[in-house]
Amino acid sequence: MSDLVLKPPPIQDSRHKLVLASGSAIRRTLLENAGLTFSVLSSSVDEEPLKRAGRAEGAAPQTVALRLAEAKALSVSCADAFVIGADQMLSCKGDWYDKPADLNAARKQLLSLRGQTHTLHTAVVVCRNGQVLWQHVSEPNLTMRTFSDAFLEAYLAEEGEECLYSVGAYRIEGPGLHLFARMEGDQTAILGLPLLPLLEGLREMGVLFS
Ligand SMILES: Nc1nc2c(ncn2[C@@H]2O[C@H](COP(=O)(O)OP(=O)(O)OP(=O)(O)O)[C@@H](O)[C@H]2O)c(=O)[nH]1
Repeated sequence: MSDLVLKPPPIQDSRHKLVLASGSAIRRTLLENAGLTFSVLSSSVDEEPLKRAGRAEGAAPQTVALRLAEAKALSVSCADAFVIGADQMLSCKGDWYDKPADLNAARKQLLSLRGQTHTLHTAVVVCRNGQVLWQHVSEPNLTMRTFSDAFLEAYLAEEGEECLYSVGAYRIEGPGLHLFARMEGDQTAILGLPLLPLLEGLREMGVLFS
């Protein structure tokens, strides 16, 4: 009599469709590595007007990040699906930073962050049928070394255009780690998707089993 091999229970309720409304490769990787089944539908939200409006009204960066994450999730139409939207803002001494346009902008940005502590305001929102069901913001603080100009040039030569896809002009899972003296906070939040809070939220919504 062959031993009956019982299929292990799933971690995700397959009756619910899960969508990631993001073009971010690392966000997709984080969900894949967590073993989730989902589809990717990039949002077409123009972030600039929302950022400008938030700045003009004196909103906090975390508030703007939440608005952007919500706008991205709501911009994707997929009936009954649980849609994840995320956004990350970087602030340092009251200044806000965006993904650098080119390597010169990356150099300038890193020189202004050198030796300073900056905050990544990382928001994630889950929407369904046009309603916000859940939201969260993580705000890790990262302190850069007072690296030399020569180091910075070596870093930019090594990292190249890869650093242009990240709000801080670095990838902590790559050469960007060498920029830092200290990091406080959840590593997945630094990467762009606060995973433990999101998984808990998906369990609360019944998308994942507890
Ligand atoms: N690989 C990597 N990406 C990072 C890191 N820190 C921040 N990022 C990325 O920086 C980007 C921040 O820009 P956002 O506007 O939030 O997102 P996006 O890349 O434009 O993608 P969308 O969700 O489609 O808007 C995200 O893709 C983050 O994943 C890091 O250390 N490593």
